[in-house]
Amino acid sequence: MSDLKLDTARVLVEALPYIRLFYGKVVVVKYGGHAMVDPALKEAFAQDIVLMKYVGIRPVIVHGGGPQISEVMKKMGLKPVFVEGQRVTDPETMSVVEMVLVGTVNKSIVSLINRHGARAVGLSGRDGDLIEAEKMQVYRYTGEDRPPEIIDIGRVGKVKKVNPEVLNTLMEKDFIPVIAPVGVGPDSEAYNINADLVAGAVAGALSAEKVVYLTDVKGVLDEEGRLLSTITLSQVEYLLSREVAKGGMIPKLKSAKKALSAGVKKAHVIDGRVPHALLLELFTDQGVGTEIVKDEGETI
Ligand SMILES: Nc1ncnc2c1ncn2[C@@H]1O[C@H](COP(=O)(O)OP(=O)(O)O)[C@@H](O)[C@H]1O
Ligand SMILES: CC(=O)N[C@@H](CCC(=O)OP(=O)(O)O)C(=O)O
Repeated sequence: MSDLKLDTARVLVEALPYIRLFYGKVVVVKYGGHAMVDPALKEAFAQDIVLMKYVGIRPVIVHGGGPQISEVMKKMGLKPVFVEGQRVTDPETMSVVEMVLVGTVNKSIVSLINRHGARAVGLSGRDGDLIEAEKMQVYRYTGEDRPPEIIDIGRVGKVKKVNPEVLNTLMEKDFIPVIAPVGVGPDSEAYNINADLVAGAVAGALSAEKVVYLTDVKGVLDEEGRLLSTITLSQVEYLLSREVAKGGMIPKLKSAKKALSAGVKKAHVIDGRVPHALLLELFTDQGVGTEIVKDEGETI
């Protein structure tokens, strides 16, 4: 027998314990806007999701689309503005956000997965009241002994509550839910929510086995830019408070913290630029990227 065939067999055998471990479990995958630009990587992503489904995992996708929203805004003569990593969202911007995320990005991911042989269904947080949102307040430090300044960034929300019934119904029938991060506010109005925050909240509400953030870096990096393979929640606190984690890494770590506190076993930040990063993380001994776990003995 050729070495190549034996290697293939070895790979499958290495995957076996993981397939057994994750059988029937929910894995929430955050698919970032930066990770979805290259056509070959998009194909590899869809293959990974379909393979996960066929070995008995229940994948749930939460997607972003920040770069795609900004591109359409610029074409329309609107200027994208961010405060603390959150897009300032006036009513006009909200229409573009919803149009791009729900109308374009969501549907293209659904088609991509369906073309690879599974059945995906696209939803936004407004469907089935899936994601109840409340307005996010952003504060700016104005100096010692002075009250922080409240900055109004418009229709930006945070997750108040996830109603996962619609997801459970879809998964019961073997559909893969694909969620756009738009929430519904108290008066039925739409809110723009960072997709990382939605992924962590959905994972928590589904008591997922894992939440995996696919992004455009190797994983979580330390002060010197070295990859941190495993970090605990106290290290997450350190990285946030010392501002080692900045910009787009902040909502990922905050979301991972919430997910683990809600009972999710592990969170992973992995490199979406690597083909089949998801399969490598889930089904190989060494994994890729950063895994985030609770501290030893912690029972939260
Ligand atoms: N400590 C850190 N480790 C890794 N990435 C970091 C860190 N601090 C900030 N970042 C930034 O976070 C970015 C990932 O977040 P983001 O741009 O929102 O990606 P996505 O669109 O995939 O969600 C990286 O490209 C990197 O510039
Ligand atoms: C409030 C807020 O900033 N929402 C994000 C939603 C999309 C997103 O999170 O996309 P990525 O994961 O690709 O960054 C935005 O408008 O860009």
